[in-house]
Amino acid sequence: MYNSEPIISLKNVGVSYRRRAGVLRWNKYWALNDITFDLYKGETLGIIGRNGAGKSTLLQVLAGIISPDKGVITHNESTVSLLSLQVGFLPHITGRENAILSGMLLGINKSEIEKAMPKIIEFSGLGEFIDQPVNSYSTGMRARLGFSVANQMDPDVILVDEVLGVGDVEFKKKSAAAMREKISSNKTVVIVSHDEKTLKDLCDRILWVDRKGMCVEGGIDDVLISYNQSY
Ligand SMILES: Nc1ncnc2c1ncn2[C@@H]1O[C@H](COP(=O)(O)OP(=O)(O)OP(=O)(O)O)[C@@H](O)[C@H]1O
Repeated sequence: MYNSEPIISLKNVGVSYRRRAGVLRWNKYWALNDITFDLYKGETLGIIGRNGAGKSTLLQVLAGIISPDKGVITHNESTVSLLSLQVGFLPHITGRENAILSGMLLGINKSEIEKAMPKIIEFSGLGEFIDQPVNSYSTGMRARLGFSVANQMDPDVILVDEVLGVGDVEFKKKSAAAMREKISSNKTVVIVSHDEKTLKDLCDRILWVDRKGMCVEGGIDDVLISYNQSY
């Protein structure tokens, strides 16, 4: 797998946010610092890190939602489509409209998405909530919609942000089964999770993102041992 060209490469990527430091004073806060790694076609990469380590920020960089403030991200295939789950939805429009928008951002035309809509609604279990604005959804409902769109739209790279940990038991089972199917069909998947079992079950390797800007990449067992020892 790693003999092939990376599908996405990050080199010394950093992202900063503006933070209030007093009256009319702002600081730069580096949420990600010096992240370097390659994502290869067909692999399943797990991302771990403590709360606030920058995992969601990293997914947003991979999704193209935010641009790095330093370093370089290269998408080596022009056809790469990324769909992140809990990020990217517009809160004031409905689930249905967001599903259409997400699909269109992936380059799929509106009528095709509308054709897939019954399956999206069925998989998500949202029922009539699909026509309510997303800002009325719980985190779990948003994740279910995101997962269902990703599942139908079939982007080349799927970003999964803790979605396997949300929802009821039935949805967890359904989404885990769908993920396994994608992984075995050679999709490129990036999973953020705090759950070691999920990572061990699904991933080929793990990237540990640390608040200090450290970023360790390697085999699942090795990285998880170092991660646990760091506590
Ligand atoms: N829009 C923003 N403005 C300012 N600071 C932000 C913003 N988004 C995130 N941050 C800060 O950047 C840091 C990284 O946040 P991020 O959400 O990427 O971490 P995370 O690893 O996904 O956390 P968690 O595991 O808690 O979900 C945090 O300290 C957070 O407070």
